[in-house]
Amino acid sequence: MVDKERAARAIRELLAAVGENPDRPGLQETPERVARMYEELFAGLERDPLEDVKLFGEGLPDELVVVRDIPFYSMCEHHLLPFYGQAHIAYLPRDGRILGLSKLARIVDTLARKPQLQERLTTEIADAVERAATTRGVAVVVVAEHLCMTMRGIKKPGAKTVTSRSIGELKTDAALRAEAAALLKPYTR
Ligand SMILES: Nc1nc2c(ncn2[C@@H]2O[C@H](COP(=O)(O)OP(=O)(O)OP(=O)(O)O)[C@@H](O)[C@H]2O)c(=O)[nH]1
Ligand SMILES: [Zn+2]
Repeated sequence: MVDKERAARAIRELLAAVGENPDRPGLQETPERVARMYEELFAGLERDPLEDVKLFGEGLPDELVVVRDIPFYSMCEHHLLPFYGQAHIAYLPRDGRILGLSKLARIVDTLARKPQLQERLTTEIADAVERAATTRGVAVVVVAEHLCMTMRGIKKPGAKTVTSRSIGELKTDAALRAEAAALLKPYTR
């Protein structure tokens, strides 16, 4: 739970520290506003990524399911600047149990909304999908741009970071791994 009063006090202090006057008209409401914003951006800190997850036992064959181009916005934990892009998820159901498709995007949202690293986000998404569905395998690719690399520091706008995590049969079975890679590849540039 974000302590909004404490966050607002900190933002006020930060404004003073950078040489601003937190009492000038344009900034008077900023600390409370930013505190509310953090409550939204960090809502994933107190949410279970698997709440609401629904499984359907349709008795269908276990074939790969891919949900691609799931947009997300997260905050890099080193600079508290946004990194954002798309997550692509492939999973192989077990015993015909399939996940509600929107739940995959909900998992991404929850895990993105906290101070994060792209690599950890990628791994946490794969683990959550695996736990949600007890799948035979999961492969996740995340492609993102980090504002801490574009608007400051090394300043390389357009540089994209691609991270991946495979577990279960999508890691160990060469044929399945290749099939998942082929389905994900066109979308991960
Ligand atoms: N592996 C990884 N690194 C990240 C992520 N987000 C930001 N970083 C990096 O975290 C590093 C922090 O490096 P530091 O040297 O402590 O910070 P800095 O002096 O601001 O570094 P520069 O960005 O190079 O100016 C930088 O290289 C960032 O690019 C991420 O999601 N994953
Ligand atoms: Zn950063």
